[in-house]
Amino acid sequence: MSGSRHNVDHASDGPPPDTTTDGEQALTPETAALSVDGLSKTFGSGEDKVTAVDDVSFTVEPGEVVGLLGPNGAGKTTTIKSILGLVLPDEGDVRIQGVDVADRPRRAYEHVDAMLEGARNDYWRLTVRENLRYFAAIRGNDPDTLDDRHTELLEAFDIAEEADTEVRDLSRGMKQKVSLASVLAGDVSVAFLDEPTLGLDVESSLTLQRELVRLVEERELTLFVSSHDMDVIEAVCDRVIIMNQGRIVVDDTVANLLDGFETTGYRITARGLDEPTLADLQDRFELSAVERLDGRVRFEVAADSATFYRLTDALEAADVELGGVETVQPDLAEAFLEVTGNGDSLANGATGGTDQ
Ligand SMILES: Nc1ncnc2c1ncn2[C@@H]1O[C@H](COP(=O)(O)OP(=O)(O)OP(=O)(O)O)[C@@H](O)[C@H]1O
Repeated sequence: MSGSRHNVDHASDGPPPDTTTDGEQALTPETAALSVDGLSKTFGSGEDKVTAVDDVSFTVEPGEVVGLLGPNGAGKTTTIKSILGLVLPDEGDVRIQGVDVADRPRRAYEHVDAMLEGARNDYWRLTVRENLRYFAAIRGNDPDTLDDRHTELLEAFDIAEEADTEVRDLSRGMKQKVSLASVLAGDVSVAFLDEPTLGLDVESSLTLQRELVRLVEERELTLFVSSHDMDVIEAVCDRVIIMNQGRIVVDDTVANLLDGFETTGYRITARGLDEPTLADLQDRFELSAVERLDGRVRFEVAADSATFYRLTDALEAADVELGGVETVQPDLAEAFLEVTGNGDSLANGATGGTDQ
């Protein structure tokens, strides 16, 4: 078991949930959209042995949008491929909508689809709409009943005008959109999107982010999104799982993760700050990014509000004039760097007390 299951895993708590009542209820591997328990995968042997995934566990609620982040080689793809049955894990249980993927794979993957590594095997000689119909059909849906949905998807992703164009004649970005639309073309309730915005321009990426959010709400879709693009994760995901070296180092809501940093940083510009006073401050507070400007010193300080006031008192006592104070609000990209650079301490700090 991973030590970082902060969010929704109440699998071992008490009796089975009453699924007929609304509101908060315990999530179990049976009621979760996705449950991963003790997943491990090692490649190679001897000196070449690589532990790609090391005892990873998490649970995803129906309708939840989870972002999977991690530096290169963290184990994200291996985790997703293990969930999808494309890699055979050494250990661990995976259930999708309560069905064990090892025991009943056909049933487990019935409503699951995926776009891996930013691409998908769309049929380049078929038109855009034919691809959507094809992928709906192999999901077991009658494509004739899904015409409206397909039109809506094509409009949402801004490719309606290309509906009758063969995919091979489209630009890379358009192909990417077709891939995504074809994942959502059938009756899918759990979708895995690996780098969904890869190769898209900024505008297309924003359209796609907005439409994903809308589709998730409309269809109660459970989405698992892996991306190096933090803006996408921040815009689309409720929750983020950060992996490093095969393990989960953070599993929390995006809001909580960012809250863990809130007001922890100030950027201060001071006039009349001499070197001995600066040295004294450096001894007493966590200063960083110190810049000596023309007659001024600018620095950042990691501080809660009480520490911040002690610092400003110290500046006042030394007759230093405050030229400016800004709070430093980290975004997900900064949070991610902190977490993966300094895994354990931040994983605890940023997620502490957030168990639900
Ligand atoms: N088929 C394989 N054979 C040997 N080693 C592998 C294989 N697949 C993955 N690995 C290794 O397992 C580790 C995790 O790789 P994985 O691709 O899961 O990471 P990732 O987080 O998806 O990385 P990236 O962001 O670069 O795609 C890496 O060290 C990788 O080299």
